[in-house]
Amino acid sequence: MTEALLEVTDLKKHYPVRAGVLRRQVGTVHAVDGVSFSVHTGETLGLVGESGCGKSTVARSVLRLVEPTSGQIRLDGEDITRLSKTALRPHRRSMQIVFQDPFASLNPRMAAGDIVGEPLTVHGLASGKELEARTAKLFEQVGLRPDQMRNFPHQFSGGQRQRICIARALALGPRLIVCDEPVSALDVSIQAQVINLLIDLQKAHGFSYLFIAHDLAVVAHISHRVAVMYLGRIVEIAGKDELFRNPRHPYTQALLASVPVANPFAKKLAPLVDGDVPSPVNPPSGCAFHTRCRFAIERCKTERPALVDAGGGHQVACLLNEGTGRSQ
Ligand SMILES: Nc1ncnc2c1ncn2[C@@H]1O[C@H](COP(=O)(O)OP(=O)(O)OP(=O)(O)O)[C@@H](O)[C@H]1O
Repeated sequence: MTEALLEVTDLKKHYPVRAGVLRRQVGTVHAVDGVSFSVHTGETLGLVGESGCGKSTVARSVLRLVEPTSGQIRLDGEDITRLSKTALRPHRRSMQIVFQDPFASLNPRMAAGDIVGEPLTVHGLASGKELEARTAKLFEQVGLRPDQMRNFPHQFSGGQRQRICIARALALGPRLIVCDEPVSALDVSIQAQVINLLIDLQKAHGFSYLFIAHDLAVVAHISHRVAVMYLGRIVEIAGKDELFRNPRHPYTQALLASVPVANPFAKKLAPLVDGDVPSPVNPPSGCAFHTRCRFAIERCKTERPALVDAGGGHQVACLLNEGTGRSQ
């Protein structure tokens, strides 16, 4: 395995919950509550979990768009967790993000070419004819025609708009691209085209993706490894095929069982999850999943399981997997 490009250790992001006219703090949202993972050069790590489990907060923390409460983020070996905005500037070129909604993330009053070329202008890397030529090349790289540079966002389809966002993310030659649900807002028929574009770009340029999605079929298609999040924590990480064939955490098993059609490896399992996701304001003690887990034992209510290697890089945070492995 190659060097880790991104190394996240025990990342926490807690938001205060305020109420009343005095805006007193009445609680804390444990949006991300001790998350550790790495992304290697040229690798795609899929981050999957239900809405509200903290995926976007991880993405934004990694890029320092929100300030982590604690933990460490290392990019290419350098600790960037507490760097000042100025010191962070060179690293910003190495890390880019593609958001879910391609329409919301594009300025409707700017021509597509100006949107894509803007990072080059802001960083003083190109102007005039060179800027135009580089922008045209970026358009071609994402399957758009250079003559579309003068068009405005509303003149593009949803898939094309996401291509504009990807071209903009490519402009500065990043090493890591964080994709936060990049195809969730697109028609299913268009999703595969955008995913395949991302895969082709990775093959050509060798960059790494932290790819966030709630859709397991999408994650399965693009990821080399997959991390499963539940209520602010990672409960399982493994190589894609290993995770889909041999899910060890009861939550992962339930997630896979809920999409048998999209997941060719899924075993037929009875519904394994009870009730709704608890609030991240007062997450359950011990294993956060114990309130919904059919296999929970008394210890799960009090002991927080660590993410431990179950063999071959397959990590799982489940007391029932200690030692022998399987939870059923
Ligand atoms: N700025 C904020 N202030 C307070 N709470 C927040 C803030 N941002 C996110 N949260 C809360 O943190 C938790 C995690 O949110 P986050 O958006 O990271 O989850 P997610 O898994 O990306 O969900 P989704 O797929 O719906 O975007 C949620 O309970 C959310 O309400």
